Order: sequence, then structure tokens, then C-alpha cells
Amino acid sequence: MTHSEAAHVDLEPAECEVPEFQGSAERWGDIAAWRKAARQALISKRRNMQASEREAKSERIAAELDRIIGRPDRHVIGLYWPIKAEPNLYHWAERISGQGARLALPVVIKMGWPLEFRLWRPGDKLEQGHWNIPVPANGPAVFPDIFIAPLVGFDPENYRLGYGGGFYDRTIAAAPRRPFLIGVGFSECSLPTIYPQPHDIPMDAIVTDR
Ligand SMILES: Nc1nc2c(c(=O)[nH]1)N(C=O)[C@@H](CNc1ccc(C(=O)N[C@@H](CCC(=O)O)C(=O)O)cc1)CN2
Ligand SMILES: Nc1ncnc2c1ncn2[C@@H]1O[C@H](COP(=O)(O)OP(=O)(O)OP(=O)(O)O)[C@@H](O)[C@H]1O
Repeated sequence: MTHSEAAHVDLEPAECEVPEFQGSAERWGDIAAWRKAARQALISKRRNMQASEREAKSERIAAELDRIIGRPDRHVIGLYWPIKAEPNLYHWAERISGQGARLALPVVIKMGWPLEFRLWRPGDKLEQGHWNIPVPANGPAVFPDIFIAPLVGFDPENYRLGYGGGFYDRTIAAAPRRPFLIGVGFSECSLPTIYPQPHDIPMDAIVTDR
């Protein structure tokens, strides 16, 4: 091993390794503890990626979304404003908005409540919501027929690991009609299982950069 390779290995942050599950997969407390540690590892891994790599991967995700969605003008699409190094779909949003898609961004009204989606066009005025996430200041509330849900992790059964607020699950459970659910994330977010629970709703499709 050359000196530079050794240095690289030394710098590999151990906290990026998804921890092994400890305890009983029947106990929610054990699952919740593992999910918390897994989220931290997966978010660190994503943050360690070069910005240029994240951008290139986000473009590939956007291309796959085009294939799945088809004509964007037929839909109200619930997107997200990227936080914590999530895939950035802003350019895609500009493009499909220009093609007639209606877009909306999620707003946390209160902990434990479903999300509200507000109609939004790239460039519209935003204000700081919970956790300083930018949200549309005005835009009427709408209910998207397609949800693009950012993934912290996902598994082969299309179950999604998010930030742990349960917002998407709660929003879908309370929905007047079931939206088409697309989870988006980097291929590095793949997990053997998220230990799905009765409240976890699987995505209809998972889109990654692979
Ligand atoms: N870009 C984006 N916007 C989104 C979501 C998302 O996943 N991505 N959401 C999808 O739900 C909602 C926001 N959900 C969030 C839930 C928790 C945290 C968060 O950072 N929580 C703190 C403290 C959590 C705790 O330990 O109690 C943290 O993790 O440090 C952020 C967003 C709505 N907007
Ligand atoms: N339909 C629901 N009704 C009530 N509580 C719910 C519902 N869905 C999820 N929850 C609760 O919310 C919490 C969500 O935990 P979970 O680990 O599934 O979050 P997550 O999917 O990672 O988060 P998020 O969707 O905010 O990104 C759990 O305590 C769960 O019991």
C-alpha cells in the first residue's frame, strides 16, 4: 500500500459505517435506536461526497424521474427543498415547471401532524420553516398525486428510512387518495432492511443514480 492510500484509509470516517443491529427485531425501542444510528451514518456518508459527484448523481436521478413520470403537465408533484446533502433536483424542477408541471413543497405545520404541500414555482418567495427548511411563503395548499420523498435509506422491499419524524408515513396514511410514491436517494443509501413496522408505507418506486 502506498503512503497516500494508507492516509486515505486513515481518514475514512468510521462513523459512516451503518451499525449492526443490536437487540431484538421485535422490540420497537431497539429498532428505533438502530434507525437513529443508521441515519447518522448514512447522512455522514452523503455529506462526505464531493459536491460535483452529488450534482452528477442528482442529474442521473432526474433523468430516471423523467422516464417514470412521463408527461409532467398531467401532475401535481410534491418535491422537496434539499437539506443535509440530499439529491438536488432544482434544475429538474425548473425544467418540468417550464413544461407545465405543477410543483409543491412540503411544510411541517406541527410535530406529529401530516405535512401540508404548498404550490411552488422555482424562484417563488420562500420563508424559513421548521428546522430552517425553506417553505413557500404563500402558495395555496394542494395535494400532490406524485410524492418525491427523499431517502436517508431504503431497502429491497422499497421501504424508506427518513429523518424519523414520521411525516411522510403520516401524510400518506391521512391522504384522501393514495399518491404515487417515488423515493429518491443515492445508491449508497441502500440497506439490507430497515426493519419495517406497521406504520411504514413502502414506496411504489425507488430512484437512485444507478
Ligand atoms: N428536504 C426535505 N424536506 C422535508 C423533509 C425531508 O425529508 N427532506 N421532510 C420529511 O419528513 C419534512 C421535514 N422532516 C424533518 C424531520 C426531522 C428533521 C431533523 O433534522 N430533525 C433533527 C432532530 C430530530 C430528533 O432527534 O428529534 C435531527 O435529525 O437532527 C428534519 C426534517 C418536510 N420537509
Ligand atoms: N400513520 C401514523 N400515525 C401515527 N404515528 C405515526 C404514523 N406513521 C409514523 N408514525 C410515527 O412516527 C415515527 C416515525 O418513525 P420512522 O422511523 O418511521 O420515521 P421516518 O419515516 O424515518 O421519518 P420521516 O417520514 O419524517 O422522514 C414513529 O414513532 C411512528 O410511530
